[in-house]
Amino acid sequence: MVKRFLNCLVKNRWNHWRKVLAVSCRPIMGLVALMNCFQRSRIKEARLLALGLDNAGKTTLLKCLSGEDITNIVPTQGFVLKSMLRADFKLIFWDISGQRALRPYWRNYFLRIDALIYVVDCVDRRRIIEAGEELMQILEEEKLEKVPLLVFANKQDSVFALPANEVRM
Ligand SMILES: Nc1nc2c(ncn2[C@@H]2O[C@H](COP(=O)(O)OP(=O)(O)OP(=O)(O)O)[C@@H](O)[C@H]2O)c(=O)[nH]1
Ligand SMILES: [Mg+2]
Repeated sequence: MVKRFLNCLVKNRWNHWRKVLAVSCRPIMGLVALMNCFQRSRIKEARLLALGLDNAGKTTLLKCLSGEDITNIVPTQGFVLKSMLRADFKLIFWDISGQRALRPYWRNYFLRIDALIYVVDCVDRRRIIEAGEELMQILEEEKLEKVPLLVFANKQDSVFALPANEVRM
């Protein structure tokens, strides 16, 4: 599934068929592969937006990717901008708070985004529907029409997690 996501991203076929893909707990491999694809397509910078409900694991995921300590993660207040440089390639991540009161501001970040990563907390089954509803709402935004989407089924390390292949819209 990650391969299909990457292929679509590189070939820019999102006009014709837009797929929502759920992936399991291998963020680093998936995103490094994504970065490699950008590199092959000679794009030198990519802006990625991380969204999802509060406590979904967005900040943890991004900290993992940048090799930071994840022992003391606190809820994001507003947003955090993180950039990672690999060789001559720059990845810019927007990590936005998922708190309910701040979700109406998500749309302020939709402009000039190259990919959207929607993180789902698969342990919090009570809020899976809410997570899906929020995603449906943002997908209606015109600015995101051609933006590739990766739905990341997080917390698969927990025995209580909803399996990634059961995460559906
Ligand atoms: N078991 C498990 N816990 C995780 C995982 N990813 C994140 N967490 C935990 O989930 C909690 C919330 O993580 P955050 O990264 O702060 O979540 P967030 O989506 O950034 O939340 P907001 O900033 O409030 O929107 C933390 O206690 C993390 O340690 C994971 O893959 N597995
Ligand atoms: Mg956060």
